[in-house]
Amino acid sequence: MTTDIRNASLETLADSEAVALRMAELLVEGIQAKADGLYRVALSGGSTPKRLFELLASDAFRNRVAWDRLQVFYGDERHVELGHPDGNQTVAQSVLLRHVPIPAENIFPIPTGATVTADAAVYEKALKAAYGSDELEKGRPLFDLVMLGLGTDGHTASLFPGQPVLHEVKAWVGTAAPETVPYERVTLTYPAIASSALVVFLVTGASKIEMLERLRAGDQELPSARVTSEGRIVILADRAAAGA
Ligand SMILES: O=C1O[C@H](COP(=O)(O)O)[C@@H](O)[C@H](O)[C@H]1O
Repeated sequence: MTTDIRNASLETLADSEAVALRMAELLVEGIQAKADGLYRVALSGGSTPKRLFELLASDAFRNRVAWDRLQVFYGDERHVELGHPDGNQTVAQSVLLRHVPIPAENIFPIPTGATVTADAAVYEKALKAAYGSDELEKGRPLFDLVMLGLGTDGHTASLFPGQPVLHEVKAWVGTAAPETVPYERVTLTYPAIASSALVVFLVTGASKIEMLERLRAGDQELPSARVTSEGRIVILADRAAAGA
């Protein structure tokens, strides 16, 4: 079974705080439900997940997560040096990962020290090693959870409009060099995102109203609307984004 965006379920929540709380609960429940194994999550970047990271690092959540069973990946990264303030990994590290007892070997960074193509290849190799195969197998998802955002131009991860990586059907990781935003990017491809038990879009704020409407309608002009999953797709939106 393949789920596309038109089969996604929408949860409209009061505000961005409620969206972050719901995402935190989904993550905790997912890890608890998979009591016997590792739980692989791809974190989204951008501004929206920051509050989620704060919540997961807080007293309310930190002790509810089996950190030793969580493997953390990234959906995309700006090709900037480690620790750069615009790096998605910088935010995840500084707001979440450095405050919780996650083993260092459970974090799978996107390298940014070589060329963007070479770094993408290294990240893909790490993903394949963690998965235990070079080929994605149906029924054995690469990710238990892929978190995604929604850009005001319809991008998600670093799948930007017009980028050749949108046509990638085999590689798990690709690159992008959008002219509309700073920095080259390393990104998961559609096939890698599709190998997931659950994809959750986090969409907050009135600036996302139009894109959320088009996403839900499955407008294939939007890179985000071409995301599929072999599991479920859930959209967590606040009232402002849902225009409710
Ligand atoms: O999935 C993603 O979406 C965002 C959009 O981010 P936001 O700042 O509007 O929350 C993107 O730029 C990010 O890197 C990505 O992982």
